[in-house]
Amino acid sequence: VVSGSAPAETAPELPGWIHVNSGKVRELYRPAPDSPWADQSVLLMVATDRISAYDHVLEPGIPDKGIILNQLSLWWFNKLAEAGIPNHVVSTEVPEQVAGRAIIVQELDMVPAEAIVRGYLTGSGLAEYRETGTVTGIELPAGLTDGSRLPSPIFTPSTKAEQGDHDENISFAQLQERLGAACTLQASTDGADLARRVRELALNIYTLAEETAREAGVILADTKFEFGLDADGILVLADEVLTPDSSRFWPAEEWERHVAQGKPQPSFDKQYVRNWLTSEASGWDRASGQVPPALPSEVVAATRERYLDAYRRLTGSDLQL
Ligand SMILES: CCOC(=O)Cn1cc(-c2ncnc(N)c2C#N)cn1
Repeated sequence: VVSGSAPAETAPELPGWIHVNSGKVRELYRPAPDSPWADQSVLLMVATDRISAYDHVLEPGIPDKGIILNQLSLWWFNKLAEAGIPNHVVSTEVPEQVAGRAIIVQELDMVPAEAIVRGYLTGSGLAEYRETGTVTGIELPAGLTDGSRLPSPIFTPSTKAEQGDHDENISFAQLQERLGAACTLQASTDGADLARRVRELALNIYTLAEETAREAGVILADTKFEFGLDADGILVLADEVLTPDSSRFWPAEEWERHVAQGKPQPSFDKQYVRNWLTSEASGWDRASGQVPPALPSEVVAATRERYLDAYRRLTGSDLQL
């Protein structure tokens, strides 16, 4: 079983699949030569139960986190497909060791950048705004604070940093240059035009998702998309979408009060973890660079419940786990 505590270097062996890459909380595989998928351009993406906070992968994992987030991502892929947004999902018929937490996806020519859309100001966007009054070169009105809703959503791309490094926010012009120079993308693709297509698609998807979330009483503050080009040069939505790992979700009912009080917004899913890690009880000194202590079972249980709660509120349905 894919547990949360399996360190990345011991990704589970899966019959018919060969491990190719470990992310903080996900694993990627390609088909084995003897697999029925061998002659197809597909990959298997697995969502583990690992949880990351303050740039550390924490122990233990959160039971079923990977299943809940994978099912939420699939729900969004289907909803967006109904709105005409193509995605990379090929099949959910995956090895039983990763049932519910993995998808088989079409192998794409990945756009080498994170397509980030922000409807609210916080995190690295707020830090940049406080320095320069802009975010990735986009002018914003004066007087905004942590959690402020932006006049309209903004596209603020970043680089895809190597393991352990931080993604770096880049301007739209820099993105156009990077995509123009990206040798991995199809020669026929004009980088400046591709950047415009990525921005338009990312903003459209965010707007759809933000409205859906808000109807469920959840604020989608910002989110990170990844896109790839298929063999016909179509821009396809890839990676995971609109999960608490790729997005900031806030409970709508508390947002106004926290902004008014100048308080940071509570994370829908990681607030219990953050509160405990930064409390005396954990004995952890974040500034020390030490590895954080293991989470107590009640924090693990409460966090699992928050993931289930997010799934129920956003999709309006329950998950049978
Ligand atoms: C181990 C965790 O890292 C990743 O999964 C990121 N990643 C995605 C790809 C990818 N590559 C080709 N086609 C795709 N459809 C995808 C997707 N999604 C590669 N790395």
